[in-house]
Amino acid sequence: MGKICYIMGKSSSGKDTIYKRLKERMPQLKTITLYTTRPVRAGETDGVEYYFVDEERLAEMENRGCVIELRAYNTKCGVWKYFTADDGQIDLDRQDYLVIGTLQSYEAMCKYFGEEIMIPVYIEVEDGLRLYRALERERIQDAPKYAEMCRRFLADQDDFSEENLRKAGIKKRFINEDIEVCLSEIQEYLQEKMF
Ligand SMILES: Nc1ncnc2c1ncn2[C@@H]1O[C@H](COP(=O)(O)OP(=O)(O)OP(=O)(O)O)[C@@H](O)[C@H]1O
Repeated sequence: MGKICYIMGKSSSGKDTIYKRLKERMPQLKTITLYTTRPVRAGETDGVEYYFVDEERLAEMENRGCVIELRAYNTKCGVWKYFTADDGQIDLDRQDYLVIGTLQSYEAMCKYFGEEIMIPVYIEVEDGLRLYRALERERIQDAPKYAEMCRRFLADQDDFSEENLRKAGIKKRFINEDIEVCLSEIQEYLQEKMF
């Protein structure tokens, strides 16, 4: 039976960086394309970054029971939903997968597929350093959104509280101080868990 390696962590913990680097290091892990109801942006292609669908299509998929997990965000442009669907992309008889998500989506995946096939990879960075990296990343944007950066920093304190981590059964933590050390630790751990 295949496994789903699930990358999680607070904002600016380095999830995205680690996800991209792990994909290169472990090309045998397949990735999953999420769905979204947000409008397609310039340069994006349907089926590459996301599958872009409307509310009607989402409702139809929900009725068929193939929405595994869904997150809704109240943005300035309305409510945007992101979701994972059981649409044939995930074939655990043949493949292992690499997925990035939230603690809530991890729990929903555990419920849907069973905890035994999930391998949680929780990335941690000391708060001061994490905030510093968040600020550095924001400062080089064309239009830095510092308030949003702070909102996410604070929201993650609650979302990834020690109590929530305990409830989700997250025990192991990977410290992302030195990216190369962190990547090697994760790769070794995943190889051990998968084979
Ligand atoms: N080990 C590291 N050392 C130095 N900088 C790092 C390290 N890991 C990640 N970074 C940098 O920290 C910033 C945040 O990383 P990244 O965008 O991967 O985090 P994230 O967890 O995906 O954040 P978010 O959830 O907010 O999108 C980026 O600018 C990235 O280049």
